[in-house]
Amino acid sequence: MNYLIALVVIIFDQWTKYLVIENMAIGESIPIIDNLIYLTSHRNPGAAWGILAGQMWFFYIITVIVIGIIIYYMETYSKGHRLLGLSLALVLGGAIGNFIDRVRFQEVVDFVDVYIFSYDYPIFNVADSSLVIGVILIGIITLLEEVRKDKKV
Ligand SMILES: CCC[C@@H]1OC(=O)[C@@H](C)C[C@H](C)CCCCC(=O)CCC[C@@H](CC)/C=C/C=C(\COC)CC[C@@H](O)[C@@H](O)C[C@H](O)CNC1=O
Repeated sequence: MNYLIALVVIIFDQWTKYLVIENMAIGESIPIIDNLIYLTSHRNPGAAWGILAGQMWFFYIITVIVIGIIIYYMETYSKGHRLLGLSLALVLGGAIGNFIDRVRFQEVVDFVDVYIFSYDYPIFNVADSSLVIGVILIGIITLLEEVRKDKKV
């Protein structure tokens, strides 16, 4: 079931990136909500904020490690823990989504351009969103488990 969620994330990520590649020139920006959300066709050869641009082998290795860890946790800890399974699936889908871009183009397609209090947040994509939501959810679950353990003591 969780692998299905990851697959849906990957398909939605790749479909949105395909639409951006097919319909927008790089650098082209379409306002969705003025001063808030824009669709901007962007490419990033690096990770968040463009760090380590071009270091594809590093990204391949890190991503394969991330995918390995996620699958291990999905097979061991997420049995019977639905929210953890969902969170891991979101991270898995996001990691694979960007991995596909890196293998195909040696860069990642980004298009979600938001301005948070007039700060132009780095342009990201569906895979990034899925990764960040998954990571945050795992953090919350881990925190709640700790609190529950402390209460039992
Ligand atoms: C989301 C992780 C980035 C994603 O990692 C991946 O692929 C993983 C699976 C593989 C990486 C090689 C390893 C992770 C490096 C860690 C990292 O980077 C620190 C992240 C912190 C995080 C706090 C939680 C910020 C988040 C930022 C952004 C996303 O905000 C929604 C801005 C995204 C834009 O800079 C956009 O251009 C990025 C481009 O799409 C390529 N994306 C990646 O490299």
